[in-house]
Amino acid sequence: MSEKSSADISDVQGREFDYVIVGGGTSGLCLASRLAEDPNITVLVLEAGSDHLKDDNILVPAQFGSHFSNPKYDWAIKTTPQGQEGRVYTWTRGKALGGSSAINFLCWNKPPREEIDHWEQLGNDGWNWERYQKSLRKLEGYHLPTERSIALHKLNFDDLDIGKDGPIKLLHPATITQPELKAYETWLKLGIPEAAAPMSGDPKGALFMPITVDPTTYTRSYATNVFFLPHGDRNNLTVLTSAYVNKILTRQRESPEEQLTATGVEFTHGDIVHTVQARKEVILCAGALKSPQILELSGIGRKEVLNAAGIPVQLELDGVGENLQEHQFVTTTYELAESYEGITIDSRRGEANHEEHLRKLRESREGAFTLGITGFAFTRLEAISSPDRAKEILALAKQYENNSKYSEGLQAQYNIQAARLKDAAPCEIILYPGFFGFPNPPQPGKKYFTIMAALNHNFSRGTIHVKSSNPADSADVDPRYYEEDIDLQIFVETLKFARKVAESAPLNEILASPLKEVNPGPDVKTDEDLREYIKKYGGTTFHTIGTLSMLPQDKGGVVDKDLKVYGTANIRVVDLSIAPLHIAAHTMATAYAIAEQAADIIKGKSKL
Ligand SMILES: Cc1cc2nc3c(=O)[nH]c(=O)nc-3n(C[C@H](O)[C@H](O)[C@H](O)COP(=O)(O)OP(=O)(O)OC[C@H]3O[C@@H](n4cnc5c(N)ncnc54)[C@H](O)[C@@H]3O)c2cc1C
Repeated sequence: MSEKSSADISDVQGREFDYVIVGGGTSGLCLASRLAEDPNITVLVLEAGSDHLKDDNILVPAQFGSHFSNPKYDWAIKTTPQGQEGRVYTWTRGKALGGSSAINFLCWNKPPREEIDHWEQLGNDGWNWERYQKSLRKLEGYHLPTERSIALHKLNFDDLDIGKDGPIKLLHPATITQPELKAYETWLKLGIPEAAAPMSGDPKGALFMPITVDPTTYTRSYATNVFFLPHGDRNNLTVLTSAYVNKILTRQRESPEEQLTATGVEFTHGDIVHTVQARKEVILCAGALKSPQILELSGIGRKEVLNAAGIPVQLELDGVGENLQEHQFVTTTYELAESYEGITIDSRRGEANHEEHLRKLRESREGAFTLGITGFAFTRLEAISSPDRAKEILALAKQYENNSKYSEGLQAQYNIQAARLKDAAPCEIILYPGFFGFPNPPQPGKKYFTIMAALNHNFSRGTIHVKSSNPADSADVDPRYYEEDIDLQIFVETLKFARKVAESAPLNEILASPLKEVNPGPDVKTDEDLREYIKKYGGTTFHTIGTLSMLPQDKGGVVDKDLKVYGTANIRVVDLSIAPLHIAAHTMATAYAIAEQAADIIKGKSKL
């Protein structure tokens, strides 16, 4: 079967398609491919990035961070200055066909069952774990490790409850290093249990996560090569890259009661502005940072935001760009013992090493490109913190329950968050078999191991809003990091636990002795020091959600349970913007799950 290729502007300009999808990323391509299964409908995807087909910078795994701030792959979005320090964060997000799935860290992670059920509880009938799991089962194509890998790691993933026949290829990294295996053992010794059902609703505890890599080629399995390339036979699916959508075109309403109808979109391609018509719907899949911007540029949003930006109001909708929720991480880095003879991710640095490890990857599935980020522990606060501190923080969380300070919509979310803090896993530890840390750099000739601390259930809420009517201008992205101090307090406890893991056996046996902590470093001692370290060197885990939340409209919602924008006849949002409350999981699998469920809704097959 022939491979699909991207379209030419002449295939698109002035034409009409049934569905116009804005953004050919993780959810966009998944949705497009599902809709185009019906040969009687036509689907157009407009993607701002390039197609990057057969690009080794995308296909070869374990190139973590290599795309950061490279404009060919990364939107590198700047936040507004945060906190008293005024720090501006750069948020990497994928700008390419395949979106963030083209440059992400490949980890396949699903949330706890109850956290998806909370979406339903917030007023979204049908958005529950059962439905979520059904969507992902269809997509998962897990391959058992090879005998060599099982012998090497003495791990057996035979009983992992995960889909085996789907198109997204998943496996465990061919190489898991000794420090990772020892850190895992250390977690168990420190009382973190093994996750009971990591891929089927209970990932709390320690686990080795699969990665999105194809076992036959050992290359990245991502939205482009799963949902686009294989469909050369589908003439009804058109994908135009380097096409930046400026706004949705709408028909003038006769009265405020009339629903707003999209007629198409305006986009820029090669410096020329074009339009294309949508017969049925316009669907935003531009991600949680760009979809709200496009709605506002189209005149849909808060009146005061649109007025200030000089954009004529088409439809007032207060929730647009609100309820922004993020995940953050911060790292600790340690020198490995001189006796450690194995590889780390850093073994491939330098041109000659890069080539050598590429050769090993291709010839024998060995070397630094077969490593991954695979060791994770999702933990309860009480499991990692001192009893007194945990008690204080849990008491603090109580203040978020039924507090007249908050709007009804936020209160509904906070009630869930406050109640789940005791048993949920807001704290996450991630293993990175190499150097990843700030501000102190690695020394030549040394090998390193990194333990990251991550924060998943933030109480702080941010916003994203346009500043002007010019689509080329960046929006104001304000996550309001640590506005709710409880976030920082939980983060500090998680970071302290990451340090404790490094100090404990058997991991400490493979780290330099005495322990050499490069970052944060021995000068960072007290809780106050750790708070400052986090504020200075913590960063985004790239998981923004909530900016066009699926909630009842009177609770700040922008889309209903069918992902239709309130007050519109035919505009939907299908990406992580719609997730109303954050989850203790990395978000790629969830972006695919949203697209799968949306496809069923649009095709009228939404019943379980
Ligand atoms: C560096 C990095 C590492 C990550 N690692 C992991 C991981 O290991 N595991 C995990 O589970 N998650 C990970 N994530 C998160 C995960 O990949 C994303 O949350 C998910 O892919 C987002 O899917 P999406 O469909 O919402 O958006 P995206 O996949 O980002 O798609 C949005 C698309 O819209 C396009 N677009 C934006 N604006 C316009 C416009 N105006 N016109 C046309 N097109 C537009 C973008 O170019 C992009 O292609 C990572 C993310 C990053 C950035």
